[in-house]
Amino acid sequence: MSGAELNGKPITLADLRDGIDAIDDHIHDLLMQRAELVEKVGEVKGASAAQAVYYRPEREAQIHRRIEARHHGPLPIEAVHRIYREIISASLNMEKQLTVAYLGPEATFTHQAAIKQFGSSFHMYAQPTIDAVFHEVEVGRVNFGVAPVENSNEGAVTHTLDRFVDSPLIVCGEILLPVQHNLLSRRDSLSDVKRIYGHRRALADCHQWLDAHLPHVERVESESTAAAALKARDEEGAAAIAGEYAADSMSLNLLAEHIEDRAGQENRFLVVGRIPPKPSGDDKTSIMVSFQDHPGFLHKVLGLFAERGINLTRIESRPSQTRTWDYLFFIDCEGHQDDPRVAEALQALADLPGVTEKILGSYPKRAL
Ligand SMILES: O=C(O)C(=O)C[C@]1(C(=O)O)C=C[C@@H](O)C=C1
Repeated sequence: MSGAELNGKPITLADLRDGIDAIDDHIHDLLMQRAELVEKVGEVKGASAAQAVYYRPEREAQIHRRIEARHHGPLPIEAVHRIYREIISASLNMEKQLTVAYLGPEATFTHQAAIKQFGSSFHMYAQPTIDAVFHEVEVGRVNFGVAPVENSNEGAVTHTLDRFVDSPLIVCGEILLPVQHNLLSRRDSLSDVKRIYGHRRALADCHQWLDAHLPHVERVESESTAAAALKARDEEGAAAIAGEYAADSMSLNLLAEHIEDRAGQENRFLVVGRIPPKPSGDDKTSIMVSFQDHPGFLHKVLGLFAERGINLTRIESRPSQTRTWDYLFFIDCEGHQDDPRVAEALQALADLPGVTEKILGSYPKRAL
């Protein structure tokens, strides 16, 4: 068997590990040098403003994009993003301890999304409802909130949009998470599974796989992914459909990965807060618009963006609950509200007779 060689001599495991030790020393020194610079950034921020802004999502997005653009080598870019996410999270924690409320319970996809956005150095608090997530931020008990907004397993999308109608909070970030369903259990064989728990949507997303692999096993709906995972942890012979994160946090075995019938689906979450992010160079703006219906009006609204070459990434209509918001549309467009073209379109929209416009926020497009 031929192994690795250097200058014609075989390299031993000990040689390779010596090389890794030397690199680890180097990485460690560089991490400390970076941390010293971040400490100084914290001091500059603290000295320069009465209300210092420590969390800078636009800067974080730029760091991730810059690293992705120069990326090469064997480690996958997703792994590199995760490492940088943790470096930045720990760095920010040296400047200021910040807090996040998310739609719980623990180990839901929303929890996973919050960790993807903020890393593990933030203090995170699970909330029972989307309303509670907003409320915690509104009363100032936490700095940020994370709630699902699109295609979520927790089925609460419209609550998040509706909650913006009367809230002073803004959108300051978006998080995308690939939908990945796994079968988790305390046991380690499919043949031991006597009952499968899952959220209604998760059971539906995986029904072909379940029909093919476990056709005779009872399926039981759970209130949330996390509730299903708890059943798998506590009930003999139970398995749950849940994310990887639930497997880690509840010490369950991954009996099968990627059991979803349709690949490539993503859940989208919003970060809500009070401090507007600055332009990052690749941003989105979310707005809420209401108007009294008359023929061709929506066409006119959309035309204001089209005329200026602004791409709309999403438009969602909601039945309004009050007279002011007769017909309610949630629109996401590309660009930051400080970009002249976007600013002009938003102004033209606000100037249309009978229109009420609320800018929900501009924020970096997902960077990881
Ligand atoms: O550049 C800043 O403003 C920093 O505080 C530094 C840093 C980083 O670690 O690079 C940390 C937190 C911010 O959210 C963005 C970036």
